[in-house]
Amino acid sequence: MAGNLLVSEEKSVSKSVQQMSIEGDEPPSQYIVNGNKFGSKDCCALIPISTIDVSLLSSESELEKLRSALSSAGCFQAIGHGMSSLYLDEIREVAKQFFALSEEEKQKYARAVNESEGYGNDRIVSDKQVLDWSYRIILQIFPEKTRRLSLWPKVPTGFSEKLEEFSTKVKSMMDYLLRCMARSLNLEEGSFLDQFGEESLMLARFNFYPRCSRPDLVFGVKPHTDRSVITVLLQDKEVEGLQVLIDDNWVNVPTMPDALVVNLGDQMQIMSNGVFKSIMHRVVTNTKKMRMSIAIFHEPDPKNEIGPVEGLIDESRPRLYRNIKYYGDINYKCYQEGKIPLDTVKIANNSD
Ligand SMILES: O=C(O)CCC(=O)C(=O)O
Ligand SMILES: [Fe+2]
Repeated sequence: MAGNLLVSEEKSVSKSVQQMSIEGDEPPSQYIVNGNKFGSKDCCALIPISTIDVSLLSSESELEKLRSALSSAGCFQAIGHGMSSLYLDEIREVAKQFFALSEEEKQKYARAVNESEGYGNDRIVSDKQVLDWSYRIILQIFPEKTRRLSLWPKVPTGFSEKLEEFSTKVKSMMDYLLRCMARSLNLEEGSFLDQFGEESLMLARFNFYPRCSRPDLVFGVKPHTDRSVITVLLQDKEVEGLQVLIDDNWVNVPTMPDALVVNLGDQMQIMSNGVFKSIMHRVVTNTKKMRMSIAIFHEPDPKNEIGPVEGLIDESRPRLYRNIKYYGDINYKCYQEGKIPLDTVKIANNSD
């Protein structure tokens, strides 16, 4: 879909997803997925998603399971991560309480026009954009000095403390996983982590998917890969909706109350020279139940140059990607233009 008309000024819709779901409206054309543009809505139940016990990753067999899951699918359900199900419920609860506030209250944290941080709906950047049936609050957590605390909800009380605590725990789990990933490929432990630099970015995205009268026509989130190196996702405890693309089949990621879903993003595919996969995923909605999720994204300091680890480049696996800085900006620009971001950093001729 090259040739999209780009608009510099953000556009608005006449009625928000929030209003439409309350009033039971059918999704208007801007939300409707035309034909096969994003692939089939069918979902295959037969391919299982790997479960990895993080506490066992010092063993060779669990490490091999990790390597295999990440090189075939790019995702897994993490258990044994040290966060109890009671604790994960508390995190879900503050998010739920925030979304249950009145619209007027939530609007106090509204994102500004042409910005992504804060509460709101899709930022509309192109006339041809298909909009997602969801709304969200996005908050940058690290580096600490970049926090825009005026956008951090004051209600429910404890939201900020819980978010800070949860993301710090998730960050140490991610750092540990990044070391394990390097070990699983017989690399120095810091091969991936050292590319993050002093000021790595961590962003939280609280997603809310209201009921939809025609889930067959829309997506909660359209198919995409994350721009991060690694994403950790706390899924809704009961309501499914996340699907991942494995071997050209859309596969449901089942809800597991104690598990955190780990998805690899584009920057890991670059750093691992294509050995580990950035997982394509999407979210479907339903007529009966709202769904919620909390995604934590971790990526290198954008000023840092990242690229394929030397130990993963050889004659049988030539360098697939060039070294780059500011991948987030590249990713966003491609998204606007309907291009696949990873394609733009790929080396066309693999002979060097
Ligand atoms: O809601 C989910 O399960 C996934 C959300 C997601 O993919 C994202 O926020 O990037
Ligand atoms: Fe995602």
